[in-house]
Amino acid sequence: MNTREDKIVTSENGEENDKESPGKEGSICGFDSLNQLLSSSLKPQVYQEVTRLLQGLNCGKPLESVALPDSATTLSSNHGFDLKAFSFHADKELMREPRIVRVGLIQNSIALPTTHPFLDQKRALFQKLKPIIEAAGASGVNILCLQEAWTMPFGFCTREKSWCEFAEPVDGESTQFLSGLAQKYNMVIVSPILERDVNHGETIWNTAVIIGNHGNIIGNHRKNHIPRVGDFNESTYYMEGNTGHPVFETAYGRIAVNICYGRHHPLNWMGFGLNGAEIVFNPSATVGELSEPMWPIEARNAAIGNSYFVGSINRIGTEVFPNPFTSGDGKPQHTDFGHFYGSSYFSAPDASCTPSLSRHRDGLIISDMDLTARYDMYADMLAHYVKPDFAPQIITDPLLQKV
Ligand SMILES: NC(=O)NCCC(=O)O
Repeated sequence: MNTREDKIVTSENGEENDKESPGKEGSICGFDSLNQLLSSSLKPQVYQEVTRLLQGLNCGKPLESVALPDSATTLSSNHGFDLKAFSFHADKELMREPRIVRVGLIQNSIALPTTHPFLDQKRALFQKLKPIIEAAGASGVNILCLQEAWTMPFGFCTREKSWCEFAEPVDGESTQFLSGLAQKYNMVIVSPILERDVNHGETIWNTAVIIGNHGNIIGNHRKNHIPRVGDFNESTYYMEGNTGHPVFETAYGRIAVNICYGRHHPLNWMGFGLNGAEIVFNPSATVGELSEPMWPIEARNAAIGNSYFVGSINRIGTEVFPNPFTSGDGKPQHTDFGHFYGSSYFSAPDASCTPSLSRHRDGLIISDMDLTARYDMYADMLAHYVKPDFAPQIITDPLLQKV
């Protein structure tokens, strides 16, 4: 029988590749991303028009790239991860100074095959992430977000109990690891983990821990919407979160976390907006077959509709599990989830967005953004809507004849 190790080789940078097509697992027609496919395939003028339509314009111009310090680019070439940086501009206001914040998102594959001892897998992820986080620090990133359940493979497709071993208390090993880096780089870090609530019967949650720039824990948010679709059998492990739509006031701005599946729910996005979020992160784990056509739309729509910035992150790679599983959907048993397609990117309220990171390579994407004010009229509207005496606000044409 073929084992996972027979099929997968690990390259120098820890990325796992199929022996049959080294380096290209998860590419799109041999290109790293849709953006790269288009830029390589179209004449420059045509490409410019296509990106104007696909990515929008920021203050009437294509989004600008930002140069990063050598210390960051050296880390990226030595450790084999992509590094991209952009700047969203805003029209200058006469009465207020700009509030420019530098934000980073990290996408990555797992570091060791899922068959390795769990502690080794977790520690290898710490080692893999360290230089990427250091590159963010060296680039002056103020707020950094990691991917959903970043300390582990996304084993929730299997419905096996063993993956719960990766769960940690909010102040556990991963928070301690990141807390040192947050302090060192004066950087807020959003760390989505599998949480073990030790005070409540060791209940498991899908949680984002918000670590302040002094290494302190500001708070945590538990995933609001849990998928029950295809192989996403997450409710075997944890249920809908009980933390609402918290917004965390940090040294650099007000942030919130809409974990993965919550991105399909417009009111969920709105909840974070009504509480005053200026940046909402969407750390995710999703596969091409299920969601790729929606990926470039939902976060961008949320940014436009709620007047905040969105940072979308998806993990990369195909994670193969030791025991075949089924998901009650009639499909034959299998051992993997499909391909996690990365493609992390930022969206801005003015409808512009960055190009995405690769579909198959580890990466750090950075963007500068100017945080702007928001409005609160929908809070009143929603409060009114849920009252029993609510009557819809419909103004009828008096000339309409109703029988
Ligand atoms: N992790 C997670 O919630 N995945 C659900 C799949 C999707 O939302 O595309």
